[in-house]
Amino acid sequence: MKIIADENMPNAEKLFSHLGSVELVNGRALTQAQVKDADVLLVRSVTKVTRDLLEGSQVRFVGSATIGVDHIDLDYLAEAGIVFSSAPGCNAEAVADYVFSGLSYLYMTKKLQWLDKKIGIIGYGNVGKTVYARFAQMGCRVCVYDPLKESDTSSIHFVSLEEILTCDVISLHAPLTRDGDHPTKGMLGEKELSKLSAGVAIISAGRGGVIDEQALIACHQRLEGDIHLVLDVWDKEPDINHNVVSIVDIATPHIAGYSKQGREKGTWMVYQALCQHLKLDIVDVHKHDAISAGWFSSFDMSVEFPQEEMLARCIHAIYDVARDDARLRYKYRESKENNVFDWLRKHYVERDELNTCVVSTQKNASLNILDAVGFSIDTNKN
Ligand SMILES: NC(=O)C1=CN([C@@H]2O[C@H](COP(=O)(O)OP(=O)(O)OC[C@H]3O[C@@H](n4cnc5c(N)ncnc54)[C@H](O)[C@@H]3O)[C@@H](O)[C@H]2O)C=CC1
Ligand SMILES: O=C(O)C(=O)[C@H](O)COP(=O)(O)O
Repeated sequence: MKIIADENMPNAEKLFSHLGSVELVNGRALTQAQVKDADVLLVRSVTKVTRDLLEGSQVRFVGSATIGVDHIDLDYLAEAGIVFSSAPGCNAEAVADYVFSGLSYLYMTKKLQWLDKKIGIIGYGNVGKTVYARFAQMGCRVCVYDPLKESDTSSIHFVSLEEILTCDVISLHAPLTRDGDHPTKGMLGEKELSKLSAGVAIISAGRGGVIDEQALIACHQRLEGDIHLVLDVWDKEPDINHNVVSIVDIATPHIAGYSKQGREKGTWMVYQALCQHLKLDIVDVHKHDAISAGWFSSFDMSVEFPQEEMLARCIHAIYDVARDDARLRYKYRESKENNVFDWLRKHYVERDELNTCVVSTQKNASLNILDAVGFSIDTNKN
């Protein structure tokens, strides 16, 4: 069996080579000729899996080690009888870590106090739910807009998009869609952004294209720069608009989901799906070999700080978004690489999820909030 896998899929050879020959490829540049005699195609979000790519090939299984599936022509795969599997939720914790690292950055650099502010989340899927749960457990005032989920009768505070636009912090976690009753392409356009008030913070870690970038620049001008922007995803990746980069606080190259564990979970989920498709037991590889532990297994928070500062210091000990922003700006300024965006992603400096690290502290109130934001907690030390 021939398996073609994106070279940026961690552990691909380790997991799949007992099933067949594994060839690693540049996913963005993948051609029809390369996949023609493959049986299995394993991709990440940069490969457009369409009729043009697969027609005439012998591919029978496509796996995407990602949450988003906007790069996959699902209708074509169904029509062609090609089995498809993705990795729902694999990096939801990583994206949530990114959101709180971004907010912590805004606190440390601009004194943005967000714990007592009104928080709005767009999209209540695996990521939106994780982010919502963290804010809710911290006692924040949090609401969510998701027209496809609002009939779920639960304790979740669903609101209209208009209400989300009145929030102090808005975190975007909707997929990129162009069809249906609630397409998200350009959903935050001129009309919506004109409703934002000065001082608002927007975190965009879903898909580029959900925010209209020209409208965002206009909004930034209208608010005379009094808006906080943390952007991980961009319209027209990998060719990002540097006029947008220049107005944002944090600019990162679509890496919100790039925790070591999140990326490994993506490969692991696709591996399990392929084994199931092939009716094979998962005998050769075990989960604990496929998903790494963190670099820092624990630390003790011994000094007392105001809550947002305490959170920022702990979160940034594990992951500080500023490092990814600095790297992006430096590389675009200094590098001779043709494709800086993809280079940054391919050479990403590994980071762990907050949950890989056990925090201990004498303060009960701090423990609760550190638990809420995603750390593991050592209760024995209290
Ligand atoms: N920046 C990054 O590295 C990453 C980005 N993503 C992106 O984040 C998106 C969300 O991830 P998940 O929560 O795991 O996906 P999911 O599929 O579990 O949930 C998406 C949610 O968005 C909702 N939604 C659909 N249209 C909407 C609209 N018009 N307004 C508001 N909500 C709407 C859906 O009802 C669903 O509840 C993914 O589709 C992917 O594109 C995911 C992982 C990493
Ligand atoms: O899971 C998703 O959806 C994502 O956006 C991925 O984390 C993006 O990573 P790549 O698939 O582009 O490497």
